[in-house]
Amino acid sequence: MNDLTEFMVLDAPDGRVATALDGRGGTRFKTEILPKWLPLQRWFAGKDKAIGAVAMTPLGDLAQGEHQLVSVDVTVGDEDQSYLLPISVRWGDERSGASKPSYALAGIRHAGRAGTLIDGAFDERLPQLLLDGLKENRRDGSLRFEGTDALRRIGDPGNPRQLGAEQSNLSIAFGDKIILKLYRRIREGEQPDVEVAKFLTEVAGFGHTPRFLGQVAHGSTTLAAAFAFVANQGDAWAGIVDALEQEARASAGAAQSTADAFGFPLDLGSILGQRTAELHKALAATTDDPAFATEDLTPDQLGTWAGDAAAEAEALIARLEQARLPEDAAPLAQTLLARREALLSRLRAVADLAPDCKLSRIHGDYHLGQVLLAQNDVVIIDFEGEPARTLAERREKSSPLRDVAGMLRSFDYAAMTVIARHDSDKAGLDRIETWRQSVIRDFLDAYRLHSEGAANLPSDEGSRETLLDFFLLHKAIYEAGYELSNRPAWIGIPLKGILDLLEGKDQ
Ligand SMILES: Nc1ncnc2c1ncn2[C@@H]1O[C@H](COP(=O)(O)OP(=O)(O)O)[C@@H](O)[C@H]1O
Ligand SMILES: O=P(O)(O)O[C@H]1O[C@H](CO)[C@@H](O[C@H]2O[C@H](CO)[C@@H](O)[C@H](O)[C@H]2O)[C@H](O)[C@H]1O
Repeated sequence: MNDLTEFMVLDAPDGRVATALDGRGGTRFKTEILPKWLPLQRWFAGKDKAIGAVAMTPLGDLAQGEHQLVSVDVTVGDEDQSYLLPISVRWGDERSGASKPSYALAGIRHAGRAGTLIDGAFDERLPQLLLDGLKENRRDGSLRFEGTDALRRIGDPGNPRQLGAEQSNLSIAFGDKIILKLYRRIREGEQPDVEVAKFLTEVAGFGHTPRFLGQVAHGSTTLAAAFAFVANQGDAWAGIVDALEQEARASAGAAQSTADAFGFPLDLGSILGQRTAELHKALAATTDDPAFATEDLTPDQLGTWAGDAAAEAEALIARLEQARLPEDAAPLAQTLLARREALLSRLRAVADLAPDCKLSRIHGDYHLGQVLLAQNDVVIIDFEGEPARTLAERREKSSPLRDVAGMLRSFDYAAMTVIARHDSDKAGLDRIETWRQSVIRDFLDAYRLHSEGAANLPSDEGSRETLLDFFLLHKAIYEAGYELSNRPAWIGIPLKGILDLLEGKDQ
């Protein structure tokens, strides 16, 4: 795609993106450009599978056709996936030397002018257009802009800037006031990120998540949403990995690991445990809204959880049997394949439990990257749920212990990532392991204390532990599938996690 010779130039009879992508030009764009461009994108979930047919559904035009929002509908393996692709035109040639920027999709020609069609994520005008639409509650063709009064009260929030590229979605900050999030993977139906943020901030009064400010929708599909910006020192994943690396370096060469206490953010276990418990209590708040009203945990539900987790484990095993894995991960996969039956029977055992508790909405994809460090506190973001699941699955009531499991797995990921990056000596490794154990202990102690009496958690300790154990295994299985599809180099972390859990190593 960086080769100048492949730079296709499309004719646009009236200068609009939509007409450049009509007819023969659009066919070539779909068949020759997108199949090569999509797998290069961080957010494309299917890098391990063959791309079949690619279609484009126009969602709406903005600014007299200078931008078009398109749904790219692609068959990936045996699955149909849709992605939001804003396409913008920039008049003037973007090419320099023998290459072009990775966001340049094709050339465009109109009335003697040359321009470039780019991934609108990199266009500096598009965010402002979307924000203006929200403020004015505009309707633009089939695009619906729904802004809240809180958004309109903000006035001029400042200039837009794109936040880090290593994300599933596209997030744009306006000054220190607003975050606009464009959902890359789009699915028809209520977007849990919007629904949960609204419930928490407008109904349950949970103060540790950003306020919902509005959404851009097409039919029942949310394309983008706005939230209050939270001043932060970065997400907890980045903060912890950096701090752990410093710990590993400082311990290197020491005769033994130091017993010093950990400073912020490494000591965040207690505050994160507390905020997580408060979040779960807020999600169990009494309400008439059927999307949030709690439900009983029934034996049938336990059977469904056990069956689903076992089916996912079998699917993972089948993929591992076929996959070419990195050198460090291949022996782990072999061990796991040999322990297949132990894994399946551990998962199926959850069907025999009889905990007395309710189910509620949960975060659904809870990990350190979903937590912003704000002063010495934390703010919880991103209620989209696990990206590989359908919206209906993500909106199901479940057990908050799934979130607890997600966070514990994340502590393990952080420790393993630092160990893998550094040739830590014994003292360094001990220090990281000390951190892993202490953060888990602090998190669980604070969670227990602050979730006292929560209707959506089992009251007896034994059921809590067995359920948590099950969710830890299920999460690690999900992660292994996620890594195979998105970051095969990381697969060793969840594989080791599954094996450790089977061995009974605490997490
Ligand atoms: N309300 C917010 N205030 C400040 N920064 C935010 C906010 N929401 C998200 N961010 C920034 O955007 C990043 C990605 O947000 P997130 O909702 O997790 O998107 P994704 O689903 O792409 O991971 C976060 O790690 C954070 O840096
Ligand atoms: O943040 P997303 O909603 O896109 O979540 C997906 O991607 C995450 C990785 O970016 C993935 O999280 C896994 O890796 C994290 C480290 O990068 C680690 O902290 C998490 O514990 C681990 O699950 C997440 O599973 C996936 O749904």
